[in-house]
Amino acid sequence: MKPLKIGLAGLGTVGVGVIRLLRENADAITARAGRPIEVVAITARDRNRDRGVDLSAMRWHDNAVSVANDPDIDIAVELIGGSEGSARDMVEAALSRGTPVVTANKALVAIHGNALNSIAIENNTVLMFEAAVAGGVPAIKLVREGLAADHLQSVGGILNGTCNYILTEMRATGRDFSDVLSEAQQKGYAEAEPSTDVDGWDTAHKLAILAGLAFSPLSFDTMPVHGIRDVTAIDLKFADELRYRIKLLGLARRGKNGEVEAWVRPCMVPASAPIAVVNGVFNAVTTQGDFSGPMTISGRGAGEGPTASAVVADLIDLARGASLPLWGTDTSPAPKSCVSLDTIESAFYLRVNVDDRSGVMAELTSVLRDHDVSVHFVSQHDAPENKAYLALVTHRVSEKSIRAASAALSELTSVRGAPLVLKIEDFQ
Ligand SMILES: NC(=O)C1=CN([C@@H]2O[C@H](COP(=O)(O)OP(=O)(O)OC[C@H]3O[C@@H](n4cnc5c(N)ncnc54)[C@H](OP(=O)(O)O)[C@@H]3O)[C@@H](O)[C@H]2O)C=CC1
Ligand SMILES: N[C@@H](CCO)C(=O)O
Repeated sequence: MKPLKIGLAGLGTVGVGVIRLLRENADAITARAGRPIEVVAITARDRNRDRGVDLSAMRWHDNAVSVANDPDIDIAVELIGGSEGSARDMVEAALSRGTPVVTANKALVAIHGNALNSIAIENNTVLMFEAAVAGGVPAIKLVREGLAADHLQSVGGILNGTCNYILTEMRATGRDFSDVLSEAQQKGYAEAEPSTDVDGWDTAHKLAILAGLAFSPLSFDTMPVHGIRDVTAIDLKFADELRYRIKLLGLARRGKNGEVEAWVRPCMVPASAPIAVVNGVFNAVTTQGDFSGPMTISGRGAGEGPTASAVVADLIDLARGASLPLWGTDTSPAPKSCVSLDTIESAFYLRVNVDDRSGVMAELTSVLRDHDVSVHFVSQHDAPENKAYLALVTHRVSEKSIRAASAALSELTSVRGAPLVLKIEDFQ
């Protein structure tokens, strides 16, 4: 059996994981792929670094484009990262030669997926990216293959393990965001530069890919993205009392006229929702289909083993002869803008820090009345120095109204700091 020959760029967490997995599970992989899969060419930044695996039988290249141009490889695997630079150059070079590409690079696929798909189609080849969304969870296969027959109404979920870990710890320990983030960084669970994760961009990349498959390619710059920095310990306490959990969600919905609503933000989800029990570093992907109904799958969204498992699954598919274009058509549809949040209606949670004295509630409710925000429920916790935390749950209102009301509340002398607005997402 002629082996399938792989050129691999990037020998970090995932790259080394791929080499280990191909070796440790070689017999099963050969049987499932119909032929052996062998890494024959490699590159990284530092040729001399000990990677903990034997690389002596592989050809070293000085850069990633040179791996892509190696005439002896059947598939190029890009595991460098980043939407520009060497990663993009390598993927474009390989696709332009008609060589299939497997990548775990969500930033690259989210931002340039449509253009890369065009290059792949022109050259009669494919771009595969199972590992780019939710690591070891087969999210791409779920949407592109398992649910291929259905019309999905929504797709998304908990797509960032770092944020889910931080929110889970905040709830379990009552500690604030910055405290839990510092500890996660010390333990190596969170990056030293945490912005991509905690400000929602990693989730946004993954959501753009899922929404592109389920609905239509999205113009990434038009997606509203908000991370978890403003969520405090008191919000998790209120959430528990209201029988909700706070999760960073990336969610995309099909509108009535084909428009796509897609956003990333912390939301209140009912404690009984399948996604509410997905804790720690775990990810979850949730869909709602006309025929398939609601579905949620969860698992490890990162790490050497889970991510390598998804990369090698793509290699096995290619060995078996898979050749599905990125968006399942033979053309690349033009990217669509996401609809403005102003047009969305929902119930909201509103937390306001106030002076605890008579008349304050009347001031607050008059602002809400003036913005046509109707209140369903109110709760209060005392805070030090004659202050109080107030949590209000609204009836369904437009997002435009609740944002305007929140801005007006922050102008009141009795209100301390900016109120927090969280969408209540009931997945309906
Ligand atoms: N880690 C995870 O759990 C997950 C990662 N991913 C994605 O997988 C990809 C790889 O991630 P990960 O393995 O964690 O990253 P690492 O930072 O661990 O590894 C990156 C590798 O790329 C090499 N590299 C960097 N720049 C270049 C360059 N210009 N040319 C050639 N090689 C270069 C590095 O070389 P050197 O080692 O010599 O410095 C290193 O080996 C990313 O796109 C990431 O988003 C997706 C899901 C989960
Ligand atoms: N940084 C990501 C893992 C890679 O996708 C996370 O925290 O989930």
